[in-house]
Amino acid sequence: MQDGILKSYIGGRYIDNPALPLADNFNPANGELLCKVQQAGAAEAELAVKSAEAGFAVWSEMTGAERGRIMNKAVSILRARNRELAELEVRDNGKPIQEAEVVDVLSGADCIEYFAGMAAGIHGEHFPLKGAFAYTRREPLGVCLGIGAWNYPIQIACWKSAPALACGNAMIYKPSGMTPMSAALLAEIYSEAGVPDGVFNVIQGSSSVARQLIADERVAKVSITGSVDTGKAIMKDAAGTLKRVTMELGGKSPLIIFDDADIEQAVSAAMLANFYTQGEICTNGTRVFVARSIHAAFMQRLKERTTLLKIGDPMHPDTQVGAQVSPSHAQSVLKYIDIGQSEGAVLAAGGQRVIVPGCEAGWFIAPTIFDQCRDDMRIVSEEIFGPVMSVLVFDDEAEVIQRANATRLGLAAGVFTRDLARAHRVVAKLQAGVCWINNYNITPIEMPFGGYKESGLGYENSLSAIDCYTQRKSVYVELTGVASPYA
Ligand SMILES: NC(=O)c1ccc[n+]([C@@H]2O[C@H](COP(=O)([O-])OP(=O)(O)OC[C@H]3O[C@@H](n4cnc5c(N)ncnc54)[C@H](O)[C@@H]3O)[C@@H](O)[C@H]2O)c1
Ligand SMILES: C[N+](C)(C)CC=O
Repeated sequence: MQDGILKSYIGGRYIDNPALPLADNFNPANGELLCKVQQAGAAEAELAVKSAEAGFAVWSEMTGAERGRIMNKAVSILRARNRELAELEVRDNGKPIQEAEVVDVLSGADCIEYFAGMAAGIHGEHFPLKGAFAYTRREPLGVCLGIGAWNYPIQIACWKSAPALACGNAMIYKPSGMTPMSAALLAEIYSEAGVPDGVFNVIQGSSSVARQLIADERVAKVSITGSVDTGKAIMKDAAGTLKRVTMELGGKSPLIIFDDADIEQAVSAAMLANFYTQGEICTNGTRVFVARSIHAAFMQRLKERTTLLKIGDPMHPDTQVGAQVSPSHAQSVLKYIDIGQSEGAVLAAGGQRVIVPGCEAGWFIAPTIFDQCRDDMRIVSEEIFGPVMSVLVFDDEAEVIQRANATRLGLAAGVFTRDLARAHRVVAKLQAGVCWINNYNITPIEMPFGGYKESGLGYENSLSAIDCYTQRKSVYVELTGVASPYA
């Protein structure tokens, strides 16, 4: 960034085009102008594709071990600069520093480290045949496009770029316009680590520049983290060139608490599943189903502990609930809180904007709990993406499974019970890509991450992501000659 203006990072350097329109980027906690961002257009998109093609030609010729060694240098730099990058993320997104310092950058670094270690082991298979054999080569796809959401900006950029680069691809990454800063620093760090120019490019701009890249036949794949509606629009656009797609989309996930659960643990999980990152997490367990016999005890502890949460300046080390990412997003969350009340849900905690001294321009929302919710309420069926929990009561296992699955979404689910047989029986029936037993929102890199139904397509993390960034070439090798039926 120069003179407060953030530009696209293409071919290993920032590309200046003073003719481009500028978008303001604010700190959501206090309204401070962080930078202006040059909104890339057709010329930058073209340059990004050409640079990525050139980067791909060099990177894909390296061995996996060579790529992994370079990626591991980026891991060291990320870890060494954790505090600085975490602070940047807090200013861009509004989340508490006590979260960003232990999750955002470090989980991104963990992901790069995991795939760096895997790069040398990406290979095909051998098939012995009669008088012949066959083998497969696992080849990179080429130029991949990554599109990010604003809630975990650097983590999402790492989750997409790490498997892509380990497999030998080049990437053009478009961060959300709301949180454009950390992806640019990630690009600088990859360059400093020795990733060749053009292998990881960051294009700054709106959905229109992303759409131009999706339409481009030289781009082999698009991986999007965003809302379901955006995923559907991208899938339509990607169909024009039959691009491969990975989609990490929205959720309205159930957290089921059975009558034998440890109530204190279940309350901890319900709070983490709704109030971490001020509720702006795709996997959040926003439909909390509680067994009728423990409902009163659960609600009592939930309310007591929720009122203790510290809402405040995200940069303060004690703050546990930061600012919503933008005024318009906060207003959408507050609208849902109004809808919940008009639908007849009982407001058990929160429900209002909180003015934080020193951060008066920020939009902070008190962690909100609705009790006595019904499945047909909009607050129960629509993704809010803010600190709003809906509590629902259930009577038996079959009923709660049916209600948990009664949605077009299927990103995640949680089950709390001391009965192991019940836990596995219920999880087997839940229509969700990621399930937790006696915990919530834990996403180790070793575990595939992806949604069922309209929550997604394909996987991030784990060995599964390698499949999403490679293609197999089957090679048949004749050893005994052509058996020709022709004269
Ligand atoms: N499943 C996951 O891993 C995951 C993680 C984080 C967020 N999310 C979801 O993301 C949503 C919140 O993030 P958001 O508001 O940034 O989402 P969004 O869908 O509005 O935007 C996501 C990205 O897509 C781009 N975009 C929007 N329309 C586009 C189009 N037609 N073509 C190409 N690009 C387009 C945006 O510029 C942005 O970079 C929530 O629904 C949340 O559940 C999912
Ligand atoms: C944070 N993350 C990407 C694991 C889940 C979605 O917000």
